[in-house]
Amino acid sequence: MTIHVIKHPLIQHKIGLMRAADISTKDFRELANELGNLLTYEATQDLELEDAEIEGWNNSPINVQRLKGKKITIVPILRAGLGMMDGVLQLIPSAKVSVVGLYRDEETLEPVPYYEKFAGNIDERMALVIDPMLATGGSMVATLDMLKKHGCKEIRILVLVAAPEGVKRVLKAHPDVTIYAAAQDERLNEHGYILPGLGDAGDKIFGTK
Ligand SMILES: O=P(O)(O)OC[C@H]1O[C@H](OP(=O)(O)OP(=O)(O)O)[C@H](O)[C@@H]1O
Ligand SMILES: O=c1cc[nH]c(=O)[nH]1
Ligand SMILES: [Mg+2]
Repeated sequence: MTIHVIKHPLIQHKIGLMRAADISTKDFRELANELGNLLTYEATQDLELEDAEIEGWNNSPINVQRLKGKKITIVPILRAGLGMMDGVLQLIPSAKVSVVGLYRDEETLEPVPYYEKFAGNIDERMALVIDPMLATGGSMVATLDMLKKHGCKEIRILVLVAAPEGVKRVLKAHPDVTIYAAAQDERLNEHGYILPGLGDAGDKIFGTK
């Protein structure tokens, strides 16, 4: 479908903070989760509601609205996707989690799969795929291929920073998905890193460099 770059001031402020060269692991982690939370709020704006009657505080029935049983699975792409997961789960605490393990080969930039474990009845669930970085798009396309192979029909993608090259590749391979991003940056460098970008998000979240 399309990409929505969310211009909300809190989102723009927080993604700006994440770009600082000297950001600590603690701050990077906290901001990744906060942005995961805010992007979830945006990406779930159109979830269906239903009317319900409950007993109110003074023992009389009142009419309320509640989510219409939409089943959701959150799909973090290992490792870096885990860095957004707590923020997403704060808003959708009963969501099932499906995990996809992929790393990008540094030479070819192609995704190398090493793990997958999907929630039950995934064909009945809306998938929210989370990964801070959408660079060449290889990891995301591989994840969407896996989800669709398991019958998943409705997929939304939450990323912190997207490169135009990756957005184009994902929407070409999977035109039915919607991408929600805090930023769409300028381009990829010769090593497949996003410019200006965030650097290596996995390393920053896990403190491995
Ligand atoms: O769009 P692509 O070109 O595929 O690149 C994006 C992928 O690269 C990063 O993961 P990485 O492979 O570094 O693994 P990690 O999360 O374990 O650090 C990032 O978190 C994405 O999953
Ligand atoms: O810019 C990039 C590209 C891929 N993976 C990252 O962590 N950062
Ligand atoms: Mg990854």
